[in-house]
Amino acid sequence: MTESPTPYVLDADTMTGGMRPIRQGVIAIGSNLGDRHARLQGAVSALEDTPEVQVVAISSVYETEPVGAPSGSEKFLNAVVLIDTTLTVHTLLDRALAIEDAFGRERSEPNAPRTLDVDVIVVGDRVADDESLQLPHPRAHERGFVLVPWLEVDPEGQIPGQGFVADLIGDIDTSGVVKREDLEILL
Ligand SMILES: Nc1ncnc2c1ncn2[C@@H]1O[C@H](COP(=O)(O)OP(=O)(O)OP(=O)(O)O)[C@@H](O)[C@H]1O
Ligand SMILES: Nc1nc2c(c(=O)[nH]1)N=C(CO)CN2
Repeated sequence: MTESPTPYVLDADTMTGGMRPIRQGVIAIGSNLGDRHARLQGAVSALEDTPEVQVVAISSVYETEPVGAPSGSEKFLNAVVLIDTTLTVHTLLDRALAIEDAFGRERSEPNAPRTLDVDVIVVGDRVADDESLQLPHPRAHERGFVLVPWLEVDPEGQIPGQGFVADLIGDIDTSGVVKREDLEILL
């Protein structure tokens, strides 16, 4: 009989000898400004280059109608990335924000056009609600631009407290979420 590896690593942050579990995370990326596809590709490459993050799956690229954005806003390209990570959720958020900054995002008004948006949707069953981080992402369950690409790469996906992605999709209008067969994000 073969022994499967224990999914724990030594906790290098605290040096306590504690162990942090490997958790599966879901990251949503979006862009509606400039070279949208190049920015999504750059975000995935930057995630993969992050120590303690391993990209497990990348969805197709979807072109999506802007949600909650001023009328006349450009369409977004969106995708979802599944990762395995041993990072703490706050360190993962810091990395997501650093990747946004690296691609020149300027924070102006809410829902302003963005070169790159990197949202942490879920990390295993972790729940957070503080000034910097809310987990699960509080609006993910009603966003077709998150749920449609997520279902593609993770048919069993679920949002703690909300339910299965496959069921949540049934409650929303996904007509504004269209797969771009001509585009692909590579690892
Ligand atoms: N799960 C999360 N993922 C990403 N950012 C989060 C999360 N929870 C809280 N935040 C906070 O939200 C801030 C980013 O807000 P931002 O301006 O990107 O919102 P948005 O992307 O326009 O809208 P939305 O939050 O609805 O996607 C970050 O500074 C971060 O601290
Ligand atoms: N289609 C689409 N709409 C949005 C998006 C997005 O990524 N795609 N992101 C938002 C804020 O995070 C607000 N609206």
